Amino acid sequence: MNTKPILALDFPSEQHVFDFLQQFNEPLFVKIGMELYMQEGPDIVRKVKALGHDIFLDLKLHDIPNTVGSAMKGLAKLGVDLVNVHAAGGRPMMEAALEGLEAGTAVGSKRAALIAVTQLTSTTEEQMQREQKIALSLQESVLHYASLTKEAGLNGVVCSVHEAQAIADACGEDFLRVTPGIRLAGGDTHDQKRIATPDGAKHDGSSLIVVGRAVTGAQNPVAAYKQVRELWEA
Ligand SMILES: O=c1ccn([C@@H]2O[C@H](COP(=O)(O)O)[C@@H](O)[C@H]2O)c(=O)[nH]1
Repeated sequence: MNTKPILALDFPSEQHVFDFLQQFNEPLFVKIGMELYMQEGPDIVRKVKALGHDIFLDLKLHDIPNTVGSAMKGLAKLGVDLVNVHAAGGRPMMEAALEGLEAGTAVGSKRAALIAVTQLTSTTEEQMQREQKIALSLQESVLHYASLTKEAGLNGVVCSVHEAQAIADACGEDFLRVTPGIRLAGGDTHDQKRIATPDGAKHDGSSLIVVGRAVTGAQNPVAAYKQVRELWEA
């Protein structure tokens, strides 16, 4: 899998995306999430893919197994590289997602890697315990979801950098740890709670990093992306 930093295209319209992407003269690994997909629908995926970029379709499916399996079968037809569900949906839901993804992948095409969100990087331990009534540490909860995800046969998880190494130790190096919440040193943390720098992520066991506003909100996005990439690849 492409290991470039995954750039989150959290924009309100197709035009914003194209204006942003035309600044870059190279194929990127980009993430299309709910904001853009809800505005533009599956066509935005086809159009960004046609520009030659690899795509993480970050829709975080979470519903009953039958619904998620069918939805994943449809998403598979878009030919993206990485897709996800919420691990909190449970093992049968994750297994259905995998079945749907396999069933929807065209013969001769590579199936997208399927990963599951553990605890969002915007969640603190205190908030998780109080709101979700989970009587574990955040690290234990994330590790539990990672093990469940592995048992369901998926390829990895979304977690913060803080849990990445423990997941690699428990689930194996090949099990993906995709980590959002990436910020350049001293940058605005926005709504993220479990954050790390690109070099911290590399050092602490991330397989792939996801970076959005630190690049999209920078005065010079190309320079900010270059800085993230250099720190990640150093
Ligand atoms: O736990 C999660 C899961 C997904 N995300 C997504 O990643 C990006 C992060 O954007 P930033 O601007 O770098 O904060 C965003 O699209 C989220 O939906 C996450 O942050 N945490």
